[in-house]
Amino acid sequence: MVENTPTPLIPNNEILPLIDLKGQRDEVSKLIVKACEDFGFFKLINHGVPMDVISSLEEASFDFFAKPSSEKERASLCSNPPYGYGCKNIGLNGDVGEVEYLILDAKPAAITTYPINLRDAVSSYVEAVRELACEILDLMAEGLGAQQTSVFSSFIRAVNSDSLLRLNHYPPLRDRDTSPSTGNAAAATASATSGADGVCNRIGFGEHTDPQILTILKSNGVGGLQISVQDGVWVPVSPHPTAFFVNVGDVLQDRESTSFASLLLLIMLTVLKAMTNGKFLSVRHRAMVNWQESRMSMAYFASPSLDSRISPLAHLVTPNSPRLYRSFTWAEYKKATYSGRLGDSRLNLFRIQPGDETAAKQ
Ligand SMILES: O=C(O)CCC(=O)C(=O)O
Ligand SMILES: [Fe+2]
Repeated sequence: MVENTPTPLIPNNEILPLIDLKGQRDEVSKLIVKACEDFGFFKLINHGVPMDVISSLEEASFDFFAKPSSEKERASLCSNPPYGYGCKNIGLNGDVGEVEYLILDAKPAAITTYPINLRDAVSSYVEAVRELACEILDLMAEGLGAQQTSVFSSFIRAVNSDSLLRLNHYPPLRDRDTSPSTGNAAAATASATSGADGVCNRIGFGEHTDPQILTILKSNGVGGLQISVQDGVWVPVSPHPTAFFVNVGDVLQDRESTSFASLLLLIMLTVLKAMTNGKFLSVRHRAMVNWQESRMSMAYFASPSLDSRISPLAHLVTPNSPRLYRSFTWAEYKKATYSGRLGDSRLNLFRIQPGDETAAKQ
């Protein structure tokens, strides 16, 4: 049984930054840094990832999740944890949600057991989104005044980068049996509490931060994602109304408007918090279930290789901004992530304690 979290909600997401990647480079890099400092989160448009690459993966993912459970489980039998298909159980430590998911290694050669349309779609998508992730990371480095602009993106470009792709499918609650005779009270309550956009008060993917360097997340335009801007206050992330209009031609209106929603990329950062010595925030977020529509989210998690050592950029550590986290390898951080619960704050495990001179110098 998934518990609801009764927390205050800000009714719209106008406060969330929307950044146009085609803007003037200096300006874009400043906006990105500001968004990462203020929210750890922004939406990005005009990013250059081809539409057909996005829609092919979305279609292939829907096809995959429409298969019988036995087939989905069989397809991922050769995968080692955390890769493969999962339903409701998130991680290994008792977290559950109203979601089914598929976790894939972002190295295309690693996904040989999946249907061919999914494999092809994943490899084109990953290639395009990795380039985008590198571009964003270079802009961040520029905005932070780093001497080497590839200081972050070189982690992702490494051949043995541990990046992964996670496909999350949230079936609509109304598809469940709600007849009074079988008495599905939970679904009936969810129907009663859903808003005009169909998002209801049932948790699909519980509150957490993403452990990797940066997440590029794309949803199919159905609401559900929420981010926490202050402790306990949640902001729903819905498609930006103006952006929707900008890209809509009269003839293609319906098709294009749905696709455009998928072009809002949501960037979330955690390890960058350590690399920026706490200057960037890592955003807490969660996904709610929709009452009427299937929601799909496709999250690319840009990660370093397992042996990469994470430490802050030297110029961000100053007498006024002393070092916050000891250095750690991505393998150490990943282990801490998988041994905890979804909502745990893992970066604190690496926080330098007062008087710990050795850690502060590592
Ligand atoms: O489905 C979403 O919008 C969020 C998914 C998510 O946070 C994740 O996969 O880490
Ligand atoms: Fe997440």
